[in-house]
Amino acid sequence: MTELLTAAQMQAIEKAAIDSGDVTGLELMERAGQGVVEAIFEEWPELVDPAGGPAPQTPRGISEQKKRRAVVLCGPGNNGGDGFVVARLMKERGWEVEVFLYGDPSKLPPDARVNYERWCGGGGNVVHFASFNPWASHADVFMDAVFGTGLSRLVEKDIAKKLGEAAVIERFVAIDIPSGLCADSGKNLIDRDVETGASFASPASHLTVTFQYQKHGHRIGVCATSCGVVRTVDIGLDHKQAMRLLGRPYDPVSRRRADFSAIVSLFDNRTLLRGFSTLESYLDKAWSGKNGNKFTHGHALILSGGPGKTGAARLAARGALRIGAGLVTLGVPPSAQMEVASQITSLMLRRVEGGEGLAELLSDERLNALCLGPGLGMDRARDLVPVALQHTRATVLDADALSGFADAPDELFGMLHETCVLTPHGGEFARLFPDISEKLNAVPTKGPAYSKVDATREAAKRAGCVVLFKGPDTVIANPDGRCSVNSAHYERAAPWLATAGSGDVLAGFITGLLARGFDPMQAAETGAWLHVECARHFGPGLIAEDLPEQLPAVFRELGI
Ligand SMILES: NC(=O)C1=CN([C@@H]2O[C@H](COP(=O)(O)OP(=O)(O)OC[C@H]3O[C@@H](n4cnc5c(N)ncnc54)[C@H](O)[C@@H]3O)[C@@H](O)[C@H]2O)[C@@H](O)CC1
Ligand SMILES: Nc1ncnc2c1ncn2[C@@H]1O[C@H](COP(=O)(O)OP(=O)(O)O)[C@@H](O)[C@H]1O
Ligand SMILES: [K+]
Repeated sequence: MTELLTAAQMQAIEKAAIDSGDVTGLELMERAGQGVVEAIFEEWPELVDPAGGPAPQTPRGISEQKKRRAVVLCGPGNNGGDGFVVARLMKERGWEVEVFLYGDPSKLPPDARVNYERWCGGGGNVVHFASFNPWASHADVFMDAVFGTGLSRLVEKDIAKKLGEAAVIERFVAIDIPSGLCADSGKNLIDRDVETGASFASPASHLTVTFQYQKHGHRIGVCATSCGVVRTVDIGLDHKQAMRLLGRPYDPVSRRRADFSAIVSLFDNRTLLRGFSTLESYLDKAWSGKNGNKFTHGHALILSGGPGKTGAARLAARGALRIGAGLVTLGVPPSAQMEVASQITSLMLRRVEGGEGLAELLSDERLNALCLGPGLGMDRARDLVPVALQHTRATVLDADALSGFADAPDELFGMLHETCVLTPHGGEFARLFPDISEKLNAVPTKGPAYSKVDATREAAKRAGCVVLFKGPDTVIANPDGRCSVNSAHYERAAPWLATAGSGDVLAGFITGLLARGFDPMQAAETGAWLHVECARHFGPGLIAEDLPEQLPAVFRELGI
């Protein structure tokens, strides 16, 4: 897994490494600057030659070599210090470098001050930021080292405006994080226009180079769509020590790190494959025909709504079946029986009129995973959800099963148990957790701002079960503190996943994995990750029906 840290966690690790005497702050800063320079040349190999190729022919026909040029925008903290290192290293490579400083050099923190002096001592010039005019400034690369993880107040709009304008023009590199964005929440911390109240566009870079660990902001909020490409460079901090410090001790018996953790993880294919070794063992046992039969693969029950509303449940059912549930039954009201029967083949169908009918069906203990919500209808949700929850089967609640309790969320929380998974999108989340949603959506006035990670964790604690808060930055939290982000950004971007019914398929994926015996957190994480993989596998033009059909190929590519 890949750890995502908060600014405070990163600062704590750096401080501990420095306090231990293993490394100095200056060395870390040097490595950070070095890492930025290397990342730039990896991203744009054409920049490696400092001469920059022949300049346009002069009137006499003699071509002149033109030097490459960098503009480095430094701020008042250690992020600015990184900028001075980069400026020096680029100059040493033969580049022409111009530095603008926002802030008073005499107030720079010690390491940044040393690098400021090294830059000046080497003949470098520093111009006040006020003189920076992005439109008059030509450069092959602009470096944004104005604010990093220490951003604590709203950024003046004049600075933000200039950064935004520079970013439009050339290769724009954010050091650590685009200045003005909060490393914890990924929110825009740029001052509003006092007259209109409008916020300024957040700064956007083509390349963001961060150090050792990505921060939450690189994967959530507007920041995740503003970093361009993110490169994480190693600055030599000891990983084991860092994890120990942050409360994820290594367990020598299980040879795994404790799961109870303040650390958020970025769900990735390594995590998935570890989880899938569980499923793989099922597959080995069952699909090779040794021990398994369809009942050992679990039996999922998806409750459908009435006539004209059955599509959502059918999508979920198809998802549950494709992901590996042995049997999937659709529970339909009698009025929709014909409609559903004419549409399905490998799925089974049972009549479920109301709560009593559901209770009777659930007397069959083999039904081990339930899904309620997609297309269910509010009244039917209010009727069926309490019965489903009384039977304490692994249960996914989505859509109407969440919105149906908008007037009485506590009533729902009182019934939930620890094998439930709630899968709200932003609107459903606001209906169930209005106070949390309000905090999340409030315009921030300082950093670090309350984040989607904070909100999902708080919601999971309150609900007492796993909450998966959807979006391109899907956050999944367990009441025990585990939390991960399923990020559909950068190389995993799949904006075409925002299509009607794709959430229903996700609910089905999770239900199918629960039927297979995944624990709720693992089912939610794995389902969400595969959901994005399916979207990426299909590409633009995707409709929800296509998603489950990608699973066989995605499994094959993963070697599962
Ligand atoms: N601590 C370390 O040893 C290392 C730090 N590194 C760099 O240091 C950065 C963190 O440095 P800092 O903690 O000094 O923080 P920053 O450099 O991000 O910014 C903090 C400074 O900006 C000021 N400030 C905050 N918000 C402001 C606003 N809205 N308007 C005007 N001024 C504002 C603060 O008063 C403070 O002076 C990281 O992002 C990274 O780039 C790297 O060099 C790696 C090593
Ligand atoms: N920009 C995006 N990139 C990737 N995934 C997205 C994006 N926007 C939404 N999604 C995903 O698409 C799905 C939409 O689900 P939902 O909002 O419940 O829609 P529906 O109710 O139509 O099924 C969720 O899994 C969500 O995480
Ligand atoms: K920055």
